[in-house]
Amino acid sequence: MTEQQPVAVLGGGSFGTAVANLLAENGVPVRQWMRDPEQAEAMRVNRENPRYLKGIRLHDGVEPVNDLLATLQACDLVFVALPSSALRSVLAPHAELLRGKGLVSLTKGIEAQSFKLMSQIIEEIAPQARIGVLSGPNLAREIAEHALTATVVASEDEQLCQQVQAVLHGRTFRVYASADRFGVELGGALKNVYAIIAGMAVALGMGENTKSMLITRALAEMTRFAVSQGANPMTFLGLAGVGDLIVTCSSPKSRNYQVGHALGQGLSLEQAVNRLGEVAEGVNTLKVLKAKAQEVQVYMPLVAGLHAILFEGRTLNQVIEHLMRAEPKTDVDFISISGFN
Ligand SMILES: NC(=O)c1ccc[n+]([C@@H]2O[C@H](COP(=O)([O-])OP(=O)(O)OC[C@H]3O[C@@H](n4cnc5c(N)ncnc54)[C@H](O)[C@@H]3O)[C@@H](O)[C@H]2O)c1
Ligand SMILES: O=P(O)(O)OC[C@H](O)CO
Repeated sequence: MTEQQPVAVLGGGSFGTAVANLLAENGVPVRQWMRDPEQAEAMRVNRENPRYLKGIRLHDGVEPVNDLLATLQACDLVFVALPSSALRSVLAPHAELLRGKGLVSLTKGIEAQSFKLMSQIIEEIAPQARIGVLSGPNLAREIAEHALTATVVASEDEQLCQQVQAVLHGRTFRVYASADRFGVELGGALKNVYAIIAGMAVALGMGENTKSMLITRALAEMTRFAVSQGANPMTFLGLAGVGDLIVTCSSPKSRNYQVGHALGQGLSLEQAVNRLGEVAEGVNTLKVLKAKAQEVQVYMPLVAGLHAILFEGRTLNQVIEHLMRAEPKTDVDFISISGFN
């Protein structure tokens, strides 16, 4: 019998570890690459990732490694679970080696200078690679604890979608396919900003009406922006759009929500981010999204309001007053676009 080829997961954080375990539970040998040799050695010996996923046993089929070159040489399918700030610098030196490989980004962020999504960066680095993204309502800890979960793999490459479904689909993890890579990836990046606002609202004791208004208006706002960038609005009605928005805006397990909650308790942004000690992509996304919305003239009052509080010295009360008293609008944008208002 021939030995099964290993699959790579890049990233030693909570999501990389949760996905590595899922793959291994399906009988797939996994090389989980992380930059810190000490972390890799400790995980190899102790079978746990105590900093990022405490209390979850690392499956025997996961081999924590720290040699990236050897990992990429050994694996044709690679899941990338790095912070958005690190993805380019980790992959770029190995561009030649990525030719023809299946590269699936799990990272939900936007590059600051270029406004590129992670799969667009991968495409720039390795145009000959087969590229996809995985996104949806996917809190790492819940996946690791086998809560019933669904996600979306999106790629123009149907075979890649099927390959990802084959290795990840399981008893507790259901993988839907989509051809809209851009929409799926954009949804995952944008929702992080609204999770910060939702966490803040909860810390401030706001009611259920407020939370519902926030989530619904966030969906309208992110869809409006996505359409301006050429995305399909229907994708935002799926798991990677409204699905991910709901979980991230409702769960104290979300790191973006936690940052917002800490801000609502009166911590500064720096204090909130330091206390978290993990990646909260929404903070950087907020900055680049505010600038982009201004550049392309898309109305994003929630993004502008949070930006005003965090970076322009406005008080929360000033922003709330401004948002609530703003010019009345129609409910669903696409109704007015069709001329029914
Ligand atoms: N955790 C989740 O629930 C979840 C779910 C879906 C998607 N994601 C996305 O996955 C991505 C990774 O998040 P995470 O939750 O695993 O983060 P995390 O905070 O748990 O861990 C980040 C990991 O990246 C490593 N890292 C940081 N800089 C690096 C660099 N320059 N080179 C190599 N490694 C580096 C850290 O050492 C750490 O191991 C994010 O974009 C996040 O939005 C996370
Ligand atoms: O913990 P967060 O806020 O990065 O969110 C995790 C996932 O993106 C939820 O789907």
